[in-house]
Amino acid sequence: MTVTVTRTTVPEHGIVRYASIGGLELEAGGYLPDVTLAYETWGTLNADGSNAILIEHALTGSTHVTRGDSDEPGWWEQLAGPGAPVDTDRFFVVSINIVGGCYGSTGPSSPAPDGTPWGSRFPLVTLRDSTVAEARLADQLGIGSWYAVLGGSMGGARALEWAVTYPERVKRCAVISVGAASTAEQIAFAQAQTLAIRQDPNFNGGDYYGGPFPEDGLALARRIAHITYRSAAELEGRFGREPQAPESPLQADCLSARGRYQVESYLDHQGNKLVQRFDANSYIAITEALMSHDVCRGRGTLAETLARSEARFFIAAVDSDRLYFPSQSQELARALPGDVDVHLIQAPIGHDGFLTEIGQLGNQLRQHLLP
Ligand SMILES: CC(=O)SCCNC(=O)CCNC(=O)[C@H](O)C(C)(C)COP(=O)(O)OP(=O)(O)OC[C@H]1O[C@@H](n2cnc3c(N)ncnc32)[C@H](O)[C@@H]1OP(=O)(O)O
Ligand SMILES: N[C@@H](CCO)C(=O)O
Repeated sequence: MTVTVTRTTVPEHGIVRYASIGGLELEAGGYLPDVTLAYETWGTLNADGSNAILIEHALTGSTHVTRGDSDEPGWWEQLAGPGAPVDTDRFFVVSINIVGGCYGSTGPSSPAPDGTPWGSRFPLVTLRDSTVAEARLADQLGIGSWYAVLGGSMGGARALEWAVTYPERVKRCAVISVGAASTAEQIAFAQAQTLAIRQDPNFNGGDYYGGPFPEDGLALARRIAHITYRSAAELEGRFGREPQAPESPLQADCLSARGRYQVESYLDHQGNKLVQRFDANSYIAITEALMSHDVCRGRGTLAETLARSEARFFIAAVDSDRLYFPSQSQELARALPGDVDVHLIQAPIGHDGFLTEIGQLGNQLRQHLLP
């Protein structure tokens, strides 16, 4: 359940369902009572529950992977659907909004036990906590083990956490565009983003619901993030040094009147777009959950940790990704038992290639999902 805030927190597209999964003791020490998980499903679960696939969304994604019975295209529209690599005629596909999110699951804008939004009181939730919550939803849906769990970026980190936390419940695991742990640089980029929000004068320590929304901070956070999602070559080829006509970056009698370069206008657009669809506290909560990503925490070396899993792994990376380097995927693959290749998605775009280069990814993934 969510409360009304200055931004919509529940998507109006898709057929979103809600499940109460009870209270959650959190890894970092907090407690979330009465957790709700929002989810969508496509296809039909077979009698023995053996055809279920979990698709985990990335940082600002929602449960809406593909359109299904709705009119709204999803964020992996070409990857999942009837006849697609994740074939909803064959598989029962589930996608769950992460705890802390703003697409229907319990998050900072949800009511705390006193009936007012959690806001600044929302506890630190790790990716591992979310996995525990999702396992309870799987129980409710009658899914003992997943045919596959897959995702890109934070979705891939969530998939990896599933395979190691519940070895007996994951038969195949696709970890795309993410490594075994958030690196120092990834944490550094993330901190700049969360600080941009926290330093917005409207943020009010996180208790801004009912008042002005910290949109400048959230938009700045998205700009920083978006630069890391694209490659230098893509930005150069697409925008170069072109001005955003009719604005002129080099004609101004004072700094505040300076016109923008195209790339600045593009980033402004990306920032403004996110502000229309995402809650600032959720952005912080989920970003900090991603900072916590370390599949080895409390489990030993990477090889020892991965040896717990019983899954067959599919590892992929975008060759031009400057946020989640292919070398991090290679490190993950090397530590897995057996010979596991890294499928390189060849695309100049950078990290976001896992969302845009569906042709390549789909062909590779289809093979992995064969019986
Ligand atoms: C309710 C929901 O939306 S659910 C959640 C959906 N989103 C997700 O799941 C998150 C994952 N998706 C994404 O991050 C992105 O959508 C991606 C990676 C798939 C695609 O990235 P995009 O940013 O859309 O593509 P791209 O970089 O080409 O940007 C296109 C936009 O930039 C705009 N743009 C391009 N050049 C300029 C410029 N010079 N100045 C201003 N805007 C510009 C385009 O007009 C276009 O605008 P639009 O998206 O409003 O139509
Ligand atoms: N652009 C994507 C990728 C993040 O890894 C998102 O916003 O979720």
